[in-house]
Amino acid sequence: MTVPAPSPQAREPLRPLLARIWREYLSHHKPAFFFSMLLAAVSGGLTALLLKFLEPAIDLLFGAHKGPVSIWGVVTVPGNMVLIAVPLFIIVISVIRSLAMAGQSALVNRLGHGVVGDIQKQLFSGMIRADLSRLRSQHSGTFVSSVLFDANLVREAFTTGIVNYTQNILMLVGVIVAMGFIDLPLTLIVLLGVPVVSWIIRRFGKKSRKAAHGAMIETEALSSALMENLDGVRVVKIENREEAEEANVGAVIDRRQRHVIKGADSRAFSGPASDIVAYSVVAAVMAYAGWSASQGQMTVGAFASFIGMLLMAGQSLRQVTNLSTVLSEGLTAARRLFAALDIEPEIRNAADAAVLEPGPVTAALEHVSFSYRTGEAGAAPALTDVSLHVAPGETIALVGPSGGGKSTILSLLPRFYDVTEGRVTVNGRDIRELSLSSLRDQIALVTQEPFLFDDTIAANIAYGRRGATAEQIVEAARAAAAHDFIAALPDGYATRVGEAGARLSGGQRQRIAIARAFLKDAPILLLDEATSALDTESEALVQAALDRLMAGRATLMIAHRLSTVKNADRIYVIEAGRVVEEGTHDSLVAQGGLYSRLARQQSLDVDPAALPPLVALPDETGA
Ligand SMILES: Nc1ncnc2c1ncn2[C@@H]1O[C@H](COP(=O)(O)OP(=O)(O)OP(=O)(O)O)[C@@H](O)[C@H]1O
Repeated sequence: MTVPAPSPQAREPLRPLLARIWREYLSHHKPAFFFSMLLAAVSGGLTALLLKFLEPAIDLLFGAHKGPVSIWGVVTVPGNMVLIAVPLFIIVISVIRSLAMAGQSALVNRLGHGVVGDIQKQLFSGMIRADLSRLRSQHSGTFVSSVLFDANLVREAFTTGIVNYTQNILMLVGVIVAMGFIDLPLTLIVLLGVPVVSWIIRRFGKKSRKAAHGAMIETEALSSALMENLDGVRVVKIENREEAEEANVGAVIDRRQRHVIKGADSRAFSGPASDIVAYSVVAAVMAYAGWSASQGQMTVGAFASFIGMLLMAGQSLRQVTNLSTVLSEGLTAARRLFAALDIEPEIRNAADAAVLEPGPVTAALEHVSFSYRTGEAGAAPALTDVSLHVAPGETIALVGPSGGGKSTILSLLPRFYDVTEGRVTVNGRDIRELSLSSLRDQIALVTQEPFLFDDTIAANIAYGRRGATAEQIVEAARAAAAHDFIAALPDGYATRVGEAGARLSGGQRQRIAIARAFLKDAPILLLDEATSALDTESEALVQAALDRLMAGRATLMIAHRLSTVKNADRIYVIEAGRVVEEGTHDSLVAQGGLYSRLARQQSLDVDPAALPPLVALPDETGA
């Protein structure tokens, strides 16, 4: 998944971003969200109440009471019950407060992880539907890091973060109001510290945003490096590059760590920085309160309660400062996620797309030109004015030097890419007018290195045909000459293939892929060097299976070994993106052009006298 890093200049304004997070993720969980806010408010309010209660509690406990006493004019307690009533009240309130806090945490966790799940599903669905050109242009590690890390940062910020933020802000407001009731001038002194703290919050927020951005880029690099090393582990081993790779990945880890530490530092320093302000305020309050008490204007209870509240306010402020860095990390992650999610695939169904009905198909490329990098000046087109066609029951072969454009031609039929000029048709209709799924339903693809999923052999064969019966799967495997080796496996068709088909030989994997194509029974068959990775024995088996598969279908095959294309109905010789020769094996050999030279290089049955002098192909010499 492309996660383009937003440049600091091109930042989306905050408000629409927050609105979108609300709309797309949180608004689906409104009741849970608001209830957790309510619980946050309750626990915040009760904390303020507990602290406010310190004032009468201390005054009552330290005073001598003969008659009944009134607490805030709300309850009246007999003098001899004060010692029981005060602690009891504290216990009851703190139990309710703790229940509210626990309920809030439980709700927020559910909410948060629900949001992560939603984001991860969206990201995956964006990836699996993305244009091939986009997926090819980025490393899969980028996608992995987005799904695993960015989504969690958004959760932390927008569920835990927002609810805790609200809770602490409410607590702050509650405590400040309560303080105001105890002593207004003292509270005003306290409020002088607020602008200083908000400056600290902003300053550290900026730092942590920068660190979060850097950490995300390096997390992406780390995922890419890990995946690359796993994919290329054989090359690493054979070239003895373990140490070099350790150093490379180590460097990425170090860079990432530096950013993570910077972010953690800004979190770690922002709290103590606000503490300094908070304790300076406490000191000022102490001085004022001492003076006020000496004037007989403040009781011990009021003073203790005020200091308790002040410390609580300091703690909440510290939390708010910390949360602001969590929020800024979440915002950075959300920006990247949205940038990735907002890319619409270019290859999609037309509004009035028609359905391609099953049945025999004639496919054609009509004056097709194609460039992988449209819009890039000077980029050479991969195909120029290519026309070819294949009718039901026919086999056409694409041959020619490497890089000529053969695979590109095959990619255009299932609309992995759209042509730049000309058109690709099936039964005379431009494929862009057909629904993608109905088009792809009619095409089977067998590649040089077939991809098998980490699932059972049966599931791999049935991958393209949901609901296939066991009999149909076995029948397809028989046709693909795969049944015998599958049946000989300890678990037969239920054998798990292992990651990327690692537990099967190349020929066996290829025959499973052919069985998959048999089962799909599509009228168009694309063979991309389906036998070239095999040894002679496997090739004979696979070739026989392919011959059976090709019968009656419109087949386009790419082959480097010309022996496999001798029987094709037409051979197209592709060089530098153009069809340079076209005909049957015999007619092309007789023409004495590129094909005949290739044939001679491959020692095919060609009369040397009929050939022009051998000219080295630029491609083969590497010139
Ligand atoms: N995803 C891609 N993005 C950009 N350019 C590409 C891409 N795939 C192929 N090309 C370029 O398009 C041209 C044709 O490549 P293509 O793979 O179709 O050739 P080919 O004839 O199949 O080669 P080979 O026989 O080696 O498989 C080459 O110049 C190649 O570099």
